[in-house]
Amino acid sequence: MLRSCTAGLRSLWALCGRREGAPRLSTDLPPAPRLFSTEKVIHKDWSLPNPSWSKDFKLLFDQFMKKCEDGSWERLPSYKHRSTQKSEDFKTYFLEPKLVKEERVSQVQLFTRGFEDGLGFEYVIFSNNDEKRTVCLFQGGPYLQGIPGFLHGGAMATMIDTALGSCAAIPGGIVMTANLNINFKRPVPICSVVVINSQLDKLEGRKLFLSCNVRSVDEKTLYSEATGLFIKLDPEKSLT
Ligand SMILES: CCCCCCCC/C=C\CCCCCCCC(=O)SCCNC(=O)CCNC(=O)[C@H](O)C(C)(C)COP(=O)(O)OP(=O)(O)OC[C@H]1O[C@@H](n2cnc3c(N)ncnc32)[C@H](O)[C@@H]1OP(=O)(O)O
Repeated sequence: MLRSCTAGLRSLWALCGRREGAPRLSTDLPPAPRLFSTEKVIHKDWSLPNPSWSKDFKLLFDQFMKKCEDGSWERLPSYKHRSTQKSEDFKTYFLEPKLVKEERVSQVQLFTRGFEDGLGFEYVIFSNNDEKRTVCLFQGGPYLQGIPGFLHGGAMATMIDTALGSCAAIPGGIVMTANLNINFKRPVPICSVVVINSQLDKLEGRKLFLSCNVRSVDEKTLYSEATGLFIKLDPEKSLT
């Protein structure tokens, strides 16, 4: 027991980037995880069930995992910090050395994965590459409240962007949102589970046109509809 606790703590510190035995001042903040260092960082996949997931959420998750068995669907893993290759891509494309200092770089993490279990964005995305579509199961936690009892529209927009972006990334690779239009039709109750169905409608050179709808699990309520334009980044062009 003690052994596994120690191992757990060691893993936690590894995640926080602190070398064992390193001196620490009482005024120090815990060191941030090191994204681009060569130190070993543990990559936990956050798109797997945790105890905060509701019964509906787990049920739907299981249904989609079944669909993955014949290979037509695939669960997309999700990491707080990008996998090594993706990190390299991001370094090339996104991190402007003039603007982002090394200490800050070490704190970089995915916006939607910055909350404790159940408090923020709980989601998993399944993709069907042949049909060029994805399904995102999303449970918005109590830290995402807007109007009392309901999800903040910006939180919903974030998830829609993430769902559409993931769908666009299947054929597009590294893409960025150029345009996002959302019609909010019904407010989404906090802690409820919604299903975001996204699809690629058109591919025109570097432009990917997508659309999605957000529905309740029983499909009776249409919460939102959205369209998005994503642009495949041109490696020859600077972003800034
Ligand atoms: C980040 C995605 C990573 C994906 C890969 C990871 C795998 C998946 C894993 C996890 C999924 C997570 C998913 C997260 C999703 C979050 C996404 C965001 O939050 S992105 C941040 C917000 N967006 C910006 O900050 C963009 C700011 N804008 C720009 O930087 C540029 O405008 C950019 C890169 C979008 C395009 O710039 P240019 O220079 O490359 O391209 P030009 O030549 O301007 O446009 C190309 C074509 O697109 C049209 N176009 C561009 N913007 C348009 C617009 N707003 N409306 C209509 N057309 C537009 C142009 O007219 C042109 O068309 P013609 O080729 O001439 O036909």
